[in-house]
Amino acid sequence: MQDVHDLALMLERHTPILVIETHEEPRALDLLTRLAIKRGAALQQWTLTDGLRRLGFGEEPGLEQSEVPERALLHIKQQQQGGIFVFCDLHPFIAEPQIVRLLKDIALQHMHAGKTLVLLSHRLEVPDELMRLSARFQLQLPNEQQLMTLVQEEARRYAAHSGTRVKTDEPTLKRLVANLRGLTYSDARRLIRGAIVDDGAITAEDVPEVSRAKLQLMDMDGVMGFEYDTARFGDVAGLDSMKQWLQQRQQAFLEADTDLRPKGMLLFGVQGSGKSLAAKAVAGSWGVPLLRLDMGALYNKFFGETERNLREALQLAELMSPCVVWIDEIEKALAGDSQDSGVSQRLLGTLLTWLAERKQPVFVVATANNIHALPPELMRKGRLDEIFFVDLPDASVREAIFRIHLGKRGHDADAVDLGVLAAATEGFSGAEIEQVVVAAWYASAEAGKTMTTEPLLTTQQLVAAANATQPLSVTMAEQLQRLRLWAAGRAVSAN
Ligand SMILES: Nc1ncnc2c1ncn2[C@@H]1O[C@H](COP(=O)(O)OP(=O)(O)OP(=O)(O)O)[C@@H](O)[C@H]1O
Repeated sequence: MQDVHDLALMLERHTPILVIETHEEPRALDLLTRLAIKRGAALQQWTLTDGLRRLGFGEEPGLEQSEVPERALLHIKQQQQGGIFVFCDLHPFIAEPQIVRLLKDIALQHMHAGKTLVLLSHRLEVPDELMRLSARFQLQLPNEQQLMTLVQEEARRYAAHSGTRVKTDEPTLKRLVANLRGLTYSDARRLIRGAIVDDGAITAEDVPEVSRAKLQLMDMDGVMGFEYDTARFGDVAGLDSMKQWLQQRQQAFLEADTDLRPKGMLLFGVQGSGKSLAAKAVAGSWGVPLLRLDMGALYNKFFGETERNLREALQLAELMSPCVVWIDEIEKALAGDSQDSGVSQRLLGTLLTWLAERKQPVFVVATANNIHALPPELMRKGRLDEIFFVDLPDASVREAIFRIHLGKRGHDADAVDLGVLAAATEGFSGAEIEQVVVAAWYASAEAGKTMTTEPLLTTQQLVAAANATQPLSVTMAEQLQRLRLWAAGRAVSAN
C-alpha cells in the first residue's frame, strides 16, 4: 500500500513530529499500526477519554491513565523506551506553552531515543516553534479506479442484502465516480451507499445530490454553495454574442488540455439585466454543476483566514470539476478600502494565481454591477478570457423576454401584441419586464376575484403594469451612462 510506504519513508527521514490532518482517524491508526508492526516499533495512542495506551501488540490498559495531555507527554518524555506516540485529540491544546515545550523536548530526544510523535486530528495549526521539527503527511485519496471498486463493493453488498441487482448505466456511473473525486474512502462509501439505498439504482438524479453532499462534507457550506437551479441558453433572451462565444468554447472546456481550456468571463451591467441568469445558463447548457462562491461569506465566516479559505474553496472547485464557479458581485470582495488592511488585495492575488495555475476544467463566471470598483489587474487581458457588458435589452429582445416569462406562467404569448409591449417597456431590464408580467397577473387575478383559475392576460393589462413601473434606467440614468462609456472599447457587448 502506497500510504504505508510513504509513511515509512518519512520516518526514515527522521522527522520527529508527523502531523496528519484527516477525518479518517481509524484508517490513519490502521496504517500506523501496520507500520509499527513492520518496523517492530512500539505504538502508543493518547486520547482525551482513554489517556495513553498501547496499540498494535495487544492492549495494555493503565499505562498512563491521564486524560490530561501534559501528564501523558511528561510520561513519554521521561520513559526510556522509543516508539511511535499518536496523539488524537491534541488540537484544542496545541497552542498551550507547556504542551509546546513538552512536544519540543520529546522531539529533541528523537535522534537518540527513537521517539516519534504523530499528531492526528481533523485540523491542526502547528505552532511556529514546532514547524522545523514537524512534517505533514497526507493520506491518499482514492483514485477513480478505486472509487469504481467501492461502487462495485457497495452494489454487491446491496444485492446480497436485498436480493436485487443495482440498476444503473455506464455514463451515469462514470459521472458519479468523477463527482466522488477528492473524498476520503469512508465519505465516498457513505455517499455511494446513500445513492443506492433509496431506490436500488444509481440514476442521473443521484449525481447532483452527491455533488451537494460532497460540498457539505468539505465544510465549505455557506462559502461555496451548490446551485440546483441552473438554466439553459433558451431561458435567456438576447445576449446572442455571449451565447455564441460560449458555444464556441464548450468543447474546448470539456476536452482540451490545460493551456487551451477557457478560464472564464466577467459579466457586468445594470441590475436585473440577466447576468446571474446567464451564469446559470452556462452550467445548465454545458451540463456541468454550478457552484456559487459567496465572497461576502468568506469575509464573515472565517474572519482572519480569508485568503486561506478562498484558496481552499478554489481547490474544492477543482475537485468538483468539470464545473462552473459563479462569483456573484465580485466587486464587493475585491474593491477594498482603507479599513480592510490589504485583505482584498491578497484575495485578488490568490484568485489571479489560481486562475493562472489551475489544472482542472473550472470555468469562472464573475458578475459585477459596479465595474468602477474592480481592480484593474483583474481586467487585464489574459486573466479572464473576456469581459462582457450586458446592456438593456433592445425591442426585439424585450419581445423575447415577454415571450419567455408569459410562457413560463402558462400564457400564450401569441395572444398579446408583443410589439406594443416592447414599445411600452423601452429602458426596462429583463427583471423589470418579468415583474410587469407578475404585476399584471396579480392585477388580473384581482379583477377576476380568483387566484385559483389562471387569468388570461391582455396586452392592455400588461401595458398598464408597465406604465405603473419606473425603470431603474430612468432613476439611474447617470450610472448607466458611465457604464456604457467605460464599456466602449474595453468590453465586448454581450447583446
Ligand atoms: N435576458 C433575459 N431573458 C430572460 N429573463 C431575464 C433576462 N434578463 C433578466 N431576466 C429575468 O430577470 C431575473 C433577474 O435577472 P438576474 O438576476 O439574472 O439579473 P442580474 O443582472 O444578475 O441582476 P443583479 O445584478 O441585480 O443580480 C432573471 O431570473 C430572469 O427571470
